[in-house]
Amino acid sequence: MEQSGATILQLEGVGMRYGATPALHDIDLRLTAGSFHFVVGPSGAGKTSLLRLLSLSHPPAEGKLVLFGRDVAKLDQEELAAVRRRIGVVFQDLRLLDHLSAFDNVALPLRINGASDEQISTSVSQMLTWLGLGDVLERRPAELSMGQRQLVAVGRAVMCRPSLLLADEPTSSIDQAKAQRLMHLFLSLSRLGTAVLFVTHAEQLVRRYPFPVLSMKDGRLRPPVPSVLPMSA
Ligand SMILES: Nc1ncnc2c1ncn2[C@@H]1O[C@H](COP(=O)(O)OP(=O)(O)OP(=O)(O)O)[C@@H](O)[C@H]1O
Repeated sequence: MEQSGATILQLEGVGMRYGATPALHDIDLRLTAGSFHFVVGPSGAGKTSLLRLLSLSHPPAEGKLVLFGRDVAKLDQEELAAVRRRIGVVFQDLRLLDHLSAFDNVALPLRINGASDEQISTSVSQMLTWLGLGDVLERRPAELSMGQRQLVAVGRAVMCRPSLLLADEPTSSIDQAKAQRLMHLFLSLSRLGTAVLFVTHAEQLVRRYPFPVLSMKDGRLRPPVPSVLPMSA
C-alpha cells in the first residue's frame, strides 16, 4: 500500500478524443494515497471518459498523465501492464467475463498476480460472502441479477487492494443497504491508502459523506469542492 499523502496520479492539461471528437479538455488533477473523491456531473459530462483515461483504457490526446510517479507516455507495454495491475476498475458496463462464474470473475486478478489456489479459495469466498453473494458463487453473470453482477464487478476491482480504485456508478443497481456496505468497503480501502474516485448520480450518497466532490461539465473538471458536512456514516 501507498504511504498516505503520496501522489498516486497527476494530470496536467490532459485532453481526450473519440476519433476527431473531443471528450475531455484541459484536465488538471492530482490524487494522493488515501484520498476519496466523488465525481459528479450531468449525463455526457465526461465522467466515464475520465475513468477510461485514468484506467488506461483510452489514451490521452494531449497533456501529461503520471500514474504512480511514471509518465505513462514513456512506458512500454510491460510497464503499462504493471501500472494497470495497480488499478481496480468498476466499469459502468461491468465487463464481467460471461463464461466464468462469479467466483472465477473475482478470482481473476488474484490468479494474474500469481496467488495460490488456497489463498484464492479463501479470500474470494470471503469477499463474495461478505458482499452477500455466498449462495451464487458458481453462477455465471447471465444467471445473476443486475445488482449481483455489479457486486461481482466490485469484488473483482478490490480483490488485489488496488492503489487506485475507479468506480463508475458502482451502486446504481443495488439497494441502499448494499450501497452502504460498498461505501464501507471503499472507505476501508482508502484508509489503507487506496485513492478512490467514485462516479455517481446519487445525490444522497454525496451529501452523506464528507468527501470532496469533483464536478464535471462539457468535458471539463471544476476544482474540487471540499465538503463541509460532518462524517455521518
Ligand atoms: N465510445 C465513444 N465514442 C464516441 N463518443 C463517445 C463515446 N463514449 C462517450 N462519448 C461521448 O463523450 C462525451 C462524454 O461521455 P461520457 O460517457 O464520458 O459521459 P458521462 O458523464 O459518463 O455520462 P453518463 O452520466 O450518462 O454516464 C459524450 O458527448 C458522449 O456522447
